[in-house]
Amino acid sequence: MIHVWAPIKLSSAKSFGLRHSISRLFSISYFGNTKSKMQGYMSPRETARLIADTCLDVKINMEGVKKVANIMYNCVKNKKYSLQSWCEHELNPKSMDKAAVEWVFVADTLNFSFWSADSEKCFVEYKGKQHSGYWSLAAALNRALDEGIPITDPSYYASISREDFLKVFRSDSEYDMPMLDERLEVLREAGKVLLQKYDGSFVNCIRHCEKSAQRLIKLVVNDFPSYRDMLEYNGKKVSFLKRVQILIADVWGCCEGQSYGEFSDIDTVTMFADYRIPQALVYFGALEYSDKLMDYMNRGEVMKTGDRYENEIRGCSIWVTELICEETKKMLAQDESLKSALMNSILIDHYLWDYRRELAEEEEMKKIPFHRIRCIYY
Ligand SMILES: Nc1nc2c(c(CN[C@H]3C=C[C@H](O)[C@@H]3O)cn2[C@@H]2O[C@H](COP(=O)(O)O)[C@@H](O)[C@H]2O)c(=O)[nH]1
Repeated sequence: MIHVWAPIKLSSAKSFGLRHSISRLFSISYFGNTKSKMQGYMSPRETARLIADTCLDVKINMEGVKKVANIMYNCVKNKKYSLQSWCEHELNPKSMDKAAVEWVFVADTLNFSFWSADSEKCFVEYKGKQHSGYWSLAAALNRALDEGIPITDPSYYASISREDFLKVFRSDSEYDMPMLDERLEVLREAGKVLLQKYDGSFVNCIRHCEKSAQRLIKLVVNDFPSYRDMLEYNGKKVSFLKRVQILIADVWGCCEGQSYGEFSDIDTVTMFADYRIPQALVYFGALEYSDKLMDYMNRGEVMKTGDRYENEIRGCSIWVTELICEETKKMLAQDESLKSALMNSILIDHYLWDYRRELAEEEEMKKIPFHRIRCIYY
């Protein structure tokens, strides 16, 4: 098996981290791929436990864990947050069919790195509302579809021109969505794989996996290089797999756990290690940063893929969400009427993400820095 590294020429001087991410992206195995790309790598849950046990600048606070668990318990008790919440987002597709799954696949293939300086935000206007961050991506997809552009059809986006791509993801502010070059490459690559191997539909990837989320994770990591959110860390092969796990969670959510979204092992999916959930976890006191790390982040330093700080934040975020999930399940089990209620790390993640979004302008939340990094993995 020969690896051909075909790093793309980056449009401007980018950090090593980005070049590293892109070169990881284009390692192409020419003589087929008999061995799983994940072979020898720790799962995100094992990775999280290892990092939580060995980290230096991030701490888990069990008081905060119990606080969030109590919030999640009350969400279930008062029917405030559930699997149905996914479809309630105005920009998320509601058809629960193949078209919705294809939409989710494109959205999560491009679901990374939206942060920018507050004064340099990309906005996409859709149906009279301005959307920023991740929602600017969702709005751009819906705007394109309304304009008759088949942006969720792999036979279109596998060979989309740069001009057409930039039209689809055009900003309605003077600032572009970050990493447009990388998004174009990643989208074309994903479309080509779907055409070459899965008859042009992500639904066929799902069909290959017999309702197993873990099998689908392996299939996506094997065949779609941009999803390989994995690295060597302190001599260990670790994985966070943020985008492939959120892809599966969003298919689960958009189909409300039925049809294409039915996975027998969905509870094995961990929280998605992005740069927003850690803010919410610190806000609730479930995670604590050392003064040194807090100072570093408050200076707005940009991290590089693989930095110790980055991995400690991502690993502890996953692990503390697992602990929150366990605590929540214990509380539900003590309540006769709720003991069989659905609870998993996905619901906790989505709740915390939405909560952080809602409080984005609130002083207490704004005081908590997020870790800045440019990469295609989250
Ligand atoms: N852990 C986690 N990370 C998530 C999401 C989502 C969107 N999912 C929503 C859609 C339907 C569901 O109901 C979810 O609520 C985006 N991101 C990540 O956040 C970052 C962007 O943030 P901001 O700059 O504020 O827009 C970026 O890394 C992006 O990859 C999530 O759910 N969980």
